Amino acid sequence: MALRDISNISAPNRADDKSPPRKIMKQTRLIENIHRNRELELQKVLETKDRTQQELSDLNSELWKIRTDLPEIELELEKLNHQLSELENEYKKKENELAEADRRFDSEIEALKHEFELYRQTVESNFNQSIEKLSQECHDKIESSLESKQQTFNKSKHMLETQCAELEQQLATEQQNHGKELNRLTERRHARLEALNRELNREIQNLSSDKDAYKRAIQTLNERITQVKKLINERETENETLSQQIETSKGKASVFEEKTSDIRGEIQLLKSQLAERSQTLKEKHQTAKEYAEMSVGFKQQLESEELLRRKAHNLLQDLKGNIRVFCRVKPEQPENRFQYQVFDSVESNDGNEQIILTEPANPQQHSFNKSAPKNYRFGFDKVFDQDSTNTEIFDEISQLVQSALDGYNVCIFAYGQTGSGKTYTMSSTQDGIIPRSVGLIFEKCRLAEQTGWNYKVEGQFLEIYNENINDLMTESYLRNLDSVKHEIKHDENTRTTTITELTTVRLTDQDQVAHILNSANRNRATASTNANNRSSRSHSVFIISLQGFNSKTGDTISGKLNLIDLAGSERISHSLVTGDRLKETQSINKSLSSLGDVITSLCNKNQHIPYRNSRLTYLLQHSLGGNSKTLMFVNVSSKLQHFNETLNSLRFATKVNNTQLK
Ligand SMILES: Nc1ncnc2c1ncn2[C@@H]1O[C@H](COP(=O)(O)OP(=O)(O)OP(=O)(O)O)[C@@H](O)[C@H]1O
Repeated sequence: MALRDISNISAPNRADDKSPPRKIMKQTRLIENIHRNRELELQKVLETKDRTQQELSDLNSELWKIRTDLPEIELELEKLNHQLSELENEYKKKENELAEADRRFDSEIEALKHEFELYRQTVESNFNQSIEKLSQECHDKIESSLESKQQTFNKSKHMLETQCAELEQQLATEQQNHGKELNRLTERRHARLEALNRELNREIQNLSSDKDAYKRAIQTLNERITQVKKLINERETENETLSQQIETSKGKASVFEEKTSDIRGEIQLLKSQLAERSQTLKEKHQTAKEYAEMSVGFKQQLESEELLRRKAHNLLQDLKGNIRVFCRVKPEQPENRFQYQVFDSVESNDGNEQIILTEPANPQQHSFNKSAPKNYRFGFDKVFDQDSTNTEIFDEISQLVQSALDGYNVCIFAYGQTGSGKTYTMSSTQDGIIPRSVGLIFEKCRLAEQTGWNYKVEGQFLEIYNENINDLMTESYLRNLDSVKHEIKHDENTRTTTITELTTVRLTDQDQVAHILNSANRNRATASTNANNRSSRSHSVFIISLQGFNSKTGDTISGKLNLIDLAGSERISHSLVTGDRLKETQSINKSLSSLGDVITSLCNKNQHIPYRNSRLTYLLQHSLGGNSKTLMFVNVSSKLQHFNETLNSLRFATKVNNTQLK
C-alpha cells in the first residue's frame, strides 16, 4: 500500500526544479577535477613509492644475496688461493724435482758419456794397439819368416846354384867321364829341387794358415768392435729415450705451467669480479640509502596527501549528494521494446542525466480517437543505457568503496521489478558490485598499508524474508530457514549494529566472495517453490565491515559497506493472492515503502525517522542518514509488457532523488 503511495507522487517534469544551483555544480566539477588530479598525483606518488620500495627490496634482496654469497665466494677464493699455493708449492717441488732430475740426468749423461768416451777411447786404443801390435807382429813374423826363408832359400839356392855350377862344372868335367853319373846327379838335383820346393810350399802354406789365424783374430776383433758399436748405439738410443723423456717432462711442465697461469688468470678474474661487485654493492648501497631517504620523504608526503585526499574525497561525495540515484536499463530484444531515450548531463543541460519513456500505443484505441504518444521524463545522477557493462557501473561507484574505507557507512541498493537485472548488477560472481567491491577493498587496503593503515575486513550475508532474517553464510541455512530468530541490536553510543547469531567471515579475496555468493544462490534456489522464488521475494544484504588501525598515528577507522539486492518491486494485486503469497507481498511492499519513507524523512531532516517500520530500515539505521552515503540503483526493463512497472520504478526512484535535492 505504502509503495503505491510513494509511486503515486508524480515526477516533476521541469529539470530546473530539481537541479542544484549552477554555482554548486561548477564547484563540484572543480573539486571533482582537483580531487581527480590529487588522486592521480597520489596514485603516481604511490606507484613511484611502490616502485621505489620494490627496487629497494630488490636491492636489499640482492644485497642480502651478495652478502650471503660473499662469505661463500671468499671461502671459495680462499680455497682457490689455498689450492693455488698448494699447486704452486707442488709446481715448485716438481720444478725442483725436475731440475734435480735434470741435473742428475745431465750428470749421469755426462758420466755415461765420459765413461763411454773413456771406454771407447780405451777400447779403441786397445784395439788399435792390439791391431797394430798384431799387424806388427804379423808383419814382423811374416817379414822375418819370409826373410829367413828367403835367406835360407837364397842360401840354398846359392848353395844349390854353386853346387849346381860346381856340379855342372864337375859334370862338364866329368861329363865326359861320368855320363851316367851326370844323369843321376841331374835326377838327384831335380829331386832335391822338388823336395826344396815342397818344403817351401809347406812353409808358404804354414804362413798362409798363420795369416788365416790372424785374419780370424782380426775378424773377432771386428766383431768385438761391432758389439761395442752396438753397445754405443744402444747407449745412444737410451740417451735419446732419456732425452725424449726429458722433452715429455718439459712438455708436461709447460702444460702444468699453462694450467697454473690459467688458474692465476681465473683468480685474477674472480678478484676483479669481486672488486666490481663490491663497487656495485657500494653504489647500490648508496642508491638504496638515497631511495630510503626519498622513501621517508615520500611517506611523509603520502601521509599528508592521504589526509588531504580523504577530506577532498568526502567533500566531493557530500557535494555529489549523500543520496544518489542511478538508473540502469536492462537490454531487451528491439522488437519487444518500448521507446525510450537517454540523455547525458550535457544534453539535458541541468547537470542530471535523463531518461524519457514514450508510452506505447494502445492497439485497442480507435485511430480517430488517437492522441499523441505521451512522454515521461525522469532525471537521475546517472543513467546507464542497455549497452552499459558492470565494469562501467563499478567505475562510477568505486568512490563509495573508498568512503567506506575512510570510515563512512555506505549503502548501495538495487531496486526494481523481478528480472530487471538487480542481481546481475549486484552479485554477478565475476564483475558484480559485491565481488568487485571486495577486490577494490583489498587493493586499497594494500595501498593504505604504505601509510600505516591495517584493515580487518569481515563479511556477513543475510536475507530478509517476510520480515525474518536468515543467515546466508551458514551451512545450516535450509535447516534454520525462517525458524532461528536473529535480533538486531544497536549501540547508540558507538553507532554500531549487531545481529545475533549471524555468521561473520573474515574476507580474504574475490574468489572467496564468489564462492559465498554461489553457495547462497544455491541455497535460496533450493528453498524456493513454484509460488515463491526466494531471491525475488526477499531482500539480500551483504555487509562488509572495515576496521582500520593506523600503527603510526594510532588512529582508528570503522566503516561499513552494505550491498542490498532488494526484493522485486512489482505490484501484485492483493485480490489475486491469498495466504502465504499475500503475506509475502505485504511484507515486500511494507519494507520498500518504509525505505522510501526513511530516505524522504532523512532528506527532509525530520525529527522522527521511521527506521522501525521495517526490518530492513531498522537494520540499516546507522548506515542511512548522518554522514552516511547512499546510492540507489533503479534497474528497469524496456520490455513492452513491463512499461507500467518500469514507470513505477522510475517514479519511486525519482522521489528518492528529488527528496535529497531539496
Ligand atoms: N545488463 C544486463 N545485461 C545482460 N543480461 C542481463 C542484464 N541484466 C540482467 N540480465 C539477465 O537478466 C536475467 C534476470 O536478471 P536478474 O536475475 O539480475 O534480475 P533480478 O532483478 O535480480 O531478478 P530477481 O528479482 O528475480 O532477483 C538474468 O538472466 C540476467 O543474467
